[in-house]
Amino acid sequence: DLEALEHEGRQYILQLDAATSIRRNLASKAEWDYTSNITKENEEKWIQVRLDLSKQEKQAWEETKMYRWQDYQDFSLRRMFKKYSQLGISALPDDKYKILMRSVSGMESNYATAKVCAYKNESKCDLALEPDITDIFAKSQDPEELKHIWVEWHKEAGARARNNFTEYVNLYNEAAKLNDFKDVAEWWQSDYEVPDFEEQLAKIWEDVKPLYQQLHAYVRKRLRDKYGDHVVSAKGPIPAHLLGNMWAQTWGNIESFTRPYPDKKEVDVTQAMKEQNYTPLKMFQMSDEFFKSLNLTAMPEKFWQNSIIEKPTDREIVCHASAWDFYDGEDFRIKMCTTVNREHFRTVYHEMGHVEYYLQYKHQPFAFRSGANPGFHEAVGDTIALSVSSPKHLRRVDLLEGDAEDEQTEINQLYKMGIDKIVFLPFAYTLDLFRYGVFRKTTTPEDYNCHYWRLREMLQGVEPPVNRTEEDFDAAAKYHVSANVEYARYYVSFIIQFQFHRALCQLAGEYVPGNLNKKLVDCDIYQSITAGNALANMLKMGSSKPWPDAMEVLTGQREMRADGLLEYFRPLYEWLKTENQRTGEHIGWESSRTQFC
Ligand SMILES: C=C(C[SeH])C(=O)N1CCC[C@H]1C(=O)O
Ligand SMILES: [Zn+2]
Repeated sequence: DLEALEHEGRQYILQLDAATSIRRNLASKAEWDYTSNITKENEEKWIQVRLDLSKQEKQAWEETKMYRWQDYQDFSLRRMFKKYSQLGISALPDDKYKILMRSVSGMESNYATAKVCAYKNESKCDLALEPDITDIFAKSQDPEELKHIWVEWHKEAGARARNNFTEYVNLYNEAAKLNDFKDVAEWWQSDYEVPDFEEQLAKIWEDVKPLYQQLHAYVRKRLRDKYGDHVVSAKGPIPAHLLGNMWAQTWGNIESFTRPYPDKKEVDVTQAMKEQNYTPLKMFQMSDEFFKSLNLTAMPEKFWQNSIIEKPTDREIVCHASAWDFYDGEDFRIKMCTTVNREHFRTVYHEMGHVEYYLQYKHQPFAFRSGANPGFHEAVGDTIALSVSSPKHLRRVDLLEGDAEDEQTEINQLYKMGIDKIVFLPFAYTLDLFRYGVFRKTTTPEDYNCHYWRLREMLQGVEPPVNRTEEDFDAAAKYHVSANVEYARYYVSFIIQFQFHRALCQLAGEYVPGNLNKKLVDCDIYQSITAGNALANMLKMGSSKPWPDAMEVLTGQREMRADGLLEYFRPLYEWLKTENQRTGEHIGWESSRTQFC
């Protein structure tokens, strides 16, 4: 009878789940060994482990087909079977599987080891993305130097990846079809378990766009004031190399000369950290302390033993920050080439947020040890970091001295948060709209670069510093395109983190709507056990339920909505509209594109 069959199915899937976590522990170790010591030998070892794994997964997948799990009564059991009924890229035959693995590891190692020559010093050609190129983009205010580094990086890390990328697209799409998806775009979107995911992304962009356009117009004016109108036009897109970041995805590094009230003291956390002899380890210990103050789980012993938190000097590694779950309940790591500055201070919280999620759901079966959706995983650390970057918290930890807020410092603070959080949204939206088009073949290799820049101009209002052709492939100059990491997760994260932050601040008694002494911008949930327990209750669920159930546990909402972000930045939006009217600045941008695709 059905009862007995369901019991049999439960026995089967639980043993499969235990076996899978052991297999994935081996795969994670092989991938860790490769990405923390990039050699041909370690690449081959990693590919061999993945190949063995895919054989075992294929066999298990055949077995699951013998169970009529769709008829089971138990929701969780059905959900586990559903996860195991999707084989993934292991559905490819061995030879194609290997080629796909090699095309991705080829792009990723190219990105991780790419070097460029210094400006006006052709003999110094060992500049790496971290820390050298990142430092130049954070500090240089010489448009010619920034242009040189931008062009060289996009040649080394972007153009050189074009052939591997084209091969990856074809094989990855083949794997998608073997998993009953039309293409990879549909496969990626299936992780969000809603039928209208792309429409939701578009709706959120419509809600945020007016705020972004006001901020874009203000920044363009301040850059034109500084560099002159032969470098920055009055009505066109902003040249992408002047925004303090290689991909113009966050503009925090140009705050010092663009903030609304320059005579107000600058909140320079980097300077304070350097003066207080901060080390990467101290940054990690401070972050761990914040999580413990919320009654969340401390980083375990193996975390401090096995993590790599500084760039080694004796080998090449993938420096892009990452957090690792080894699926054995005790081995969790971060790999990061940490430098002591504001951006990395935030990244430490971001990465430790991933590990906290791993720790909170480690009791779940393997099948449910992931975020409620990929955006949740990216939002945990950033939500905590919203409290950390409040002036109140920075004063608490002696990274900011001086008086409480007045209206002008509050606008400066919201501006500082806005050039990180608001400007990121059109960038993130572009990256996966571009790749959806590539996987759907509406963007073909002949149009890769033209379509990429058409989207970046249309959504972000930025343009390349020099003309681009199809000899280039600028999308791959961004880590996630070269490393095959889906990016809509960050777009989702930058929206829902404000819904999470607002809920946590209310629980902590730090935010009371309408009460001018309990403003959202001043909220710091540090040491709030109430807020921490509510967050933990959501994180413990992992992916055992659809994400609206998880979001409801913490926020009472069941939808991803821009209302949290718009409420947080409302005072800045009002100020920007007034300021742009005062200066008569053109809102939006006209196309400056010479060629059309
Ligand atoms: C820090 C990570 C590792 Se999950 C990252 O890739 N982030 C964090 C925010 C956006 C995105 C990026 O750097 O592009
Ligand atoms: Zn992340």
